[in-house]
Amino acid sequence: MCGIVAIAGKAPVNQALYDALTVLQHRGQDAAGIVTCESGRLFLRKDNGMVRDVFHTRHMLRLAGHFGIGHVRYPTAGSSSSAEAQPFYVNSPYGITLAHNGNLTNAHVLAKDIFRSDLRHVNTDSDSEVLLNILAHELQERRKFIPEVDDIFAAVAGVHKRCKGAYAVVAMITGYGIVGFRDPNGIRPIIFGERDTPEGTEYIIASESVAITSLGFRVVRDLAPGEAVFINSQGRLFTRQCAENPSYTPCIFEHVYFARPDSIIDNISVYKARLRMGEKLAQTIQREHPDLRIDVVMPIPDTSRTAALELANQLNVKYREGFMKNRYIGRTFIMPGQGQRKKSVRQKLNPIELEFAGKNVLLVDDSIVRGTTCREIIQMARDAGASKVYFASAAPAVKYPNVYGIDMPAKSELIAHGRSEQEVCELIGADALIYQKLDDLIAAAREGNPDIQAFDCSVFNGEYVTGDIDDNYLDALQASRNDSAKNQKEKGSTIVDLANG
Ligand SMILES: O=P(O)(O)OC[C@H]1O[C@H](OP(=O)(O)OP(=O)(O)O)[C@H](O)[C@@H]1O
Ligand SMILES: NC(=O)CC[C@H](N)C(=O)O
Ligand SMILES: [Mg+2]
Repeated sequence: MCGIVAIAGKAPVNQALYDALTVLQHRGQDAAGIVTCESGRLFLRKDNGMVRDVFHTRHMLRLAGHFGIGHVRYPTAGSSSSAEAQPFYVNSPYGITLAHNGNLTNAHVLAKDIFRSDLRHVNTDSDSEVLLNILAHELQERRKFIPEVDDIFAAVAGVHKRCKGAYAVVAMITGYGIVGFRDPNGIRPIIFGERDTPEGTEYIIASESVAITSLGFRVVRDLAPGEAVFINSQGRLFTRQCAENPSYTPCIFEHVYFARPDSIIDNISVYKARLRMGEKLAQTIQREHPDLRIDVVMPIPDTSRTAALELANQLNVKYREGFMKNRYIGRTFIMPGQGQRKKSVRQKLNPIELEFAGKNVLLVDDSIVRGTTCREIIQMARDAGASKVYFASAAPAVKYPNVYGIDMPAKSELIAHGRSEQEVCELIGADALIYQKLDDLIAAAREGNPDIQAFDCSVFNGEYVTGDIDDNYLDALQASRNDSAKNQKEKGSTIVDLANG
C-alpha cells in the first residue's frame, strides 16, 4: 500500500510534496521519492528510508518547480531495492515520471509484451515500471508533437485495456501537465482537491483526503473507478471516464487497517467505519459469548483504538490503554521481513502491568494477519499477570492472499488459512477468540456510502474482483514472494540504479 501525491501549483511545490508524503507515511515506510519539473527539466530525489531520512535540505533545494509528484513505498512486487523506489522515469515520449499505488496482476505478461511488441526495456521487477512503459507506449502511439487533452485520456483508456489489477496513479508529462487515474474497479483510493491563491487555482491529487486537507486544500472529490484527471501546464483541470465497464469495488482493508482514521475515502469516513466495526463486534460478543466476564477492554495501538473504544462503550466495560506504543517505531505489518516484524512488536509495545494484574482482559486488534502481533501481545498480557486473555479482531479471519497492493502473497503465512477459529485461538494462546462477521464488516463500511454495492474483500472470501486470479496464479505468487523467496531475492539483488538517481 503506497502513498501517492501530485501537485500542480503556482509556486514551488517541493515543501508541499514533502509535507504530503509525511502525512501519507503510514502507507509506506520503505522508500520515498519526489520529482519536480521546472522549465522542461526534471529534478528527482528518491531512496530507501522514511521521508524525513530521504530528503535533506540539499535535496529539497534542488527540487525546483511548480509541478511535481511524490511517492512513499511499501513493496508488493519486485524487491525493496532503491532502484525500485518511485517515481519512475522514462524519457520517451516527452519524459514521463510516474508514482503508483497498487499491484498489477498481469505485470509479467505485460513486461514480455512491451519488449516484444513495443521494444521497450524494463530494468527492474517492479510492476510500476511496467505500468509506466505501458502509459508511455500508449501516448507514443498518438504520435503528437504536442499532446492534447484527448491524447492523454486516450492513453489512459489504452492503459485500462492492457493492465489488470489495482492501480491508483499520478504521472507527470514533462512540460505538459499532470495526470491521475484509477483502475476500473476503483480498488485503490485516489482523490483530488484545489486551493485558491492570488496567482490562480492550485490542484492536488493524493491517496487520501488527509493529505489534501492538512495542506490547506479543499477536497473536490474521489476519482471514480476508471476515471482520469488531467491538469495542463496552464493549470486547467479536465476529467474524463476512460474505462469501458467500470465497477465500484474499493478495497475494504483500507477501512480496516491502511488508511488514516481522519481520511474520508469514497465518501466514507474511515473513523466512523471503524467505530461501527467496534459496535458490531461488540454485538457479536454479546450474542455468541454471553458467558465471558470481561473486566477491561484494551486496544492494540495504533489502528485498533477507534474500534476498541466503541466496542467498550457498547459492552459497557472500562476502556484502558494497557500497551504503550513507542512512537519512534513504525507500523510493523508493512515491514519487509518476518524477523524484523516480530522483533519490532516487542520494541514497539510495552505493557502497563498494573492494568493487567488479576483481570480478565479483552484485547482488540483491527485484524490478525500472520498472527505476529497477537501472539506476542497475548504472552505479554499473561506475563503482566492477566487472569484471562480474550482476543477480538475487528476484521474477519484473513484466509486468502492479497494481489492488489498489500504484501500478503503466501497463504501459508496467514495464520487463519486452512485453520478453524478454535485452532487459531489455540495457536495464539488466547482464552477466547472472536472475529468480526464479514457481513458486519461490509455493513460498517457501506453505511458510510450505500451507493457502493460491493467491496473487494478477497483476503476474507477469496473472491478477486478483477476476475483473473485462479489457484495457479496464487500458487505461483506464493512460490515467488513468500518470505524466504523474498530474502533470497534481496540478497541476489544487483540491479543498477539506472538513470533514476
Ligand atoms: O497479525 P499480524 O501479521 O501481526 O498483522 C496485524 C497487525 O499489524 C498491524 O499493526 P501495525 O503495527 O502494522 O500498525 P498500527 O500501529 O497502525 O496498528 C495491524 O494493526 C495489526 O496490529
Ligand atoms: N504497495 C504498493 O502500492 C506498491 C506499488 C508497487 N507494486 C511496488 O511494489 O512498488
Ligand atoms: Mg496494529
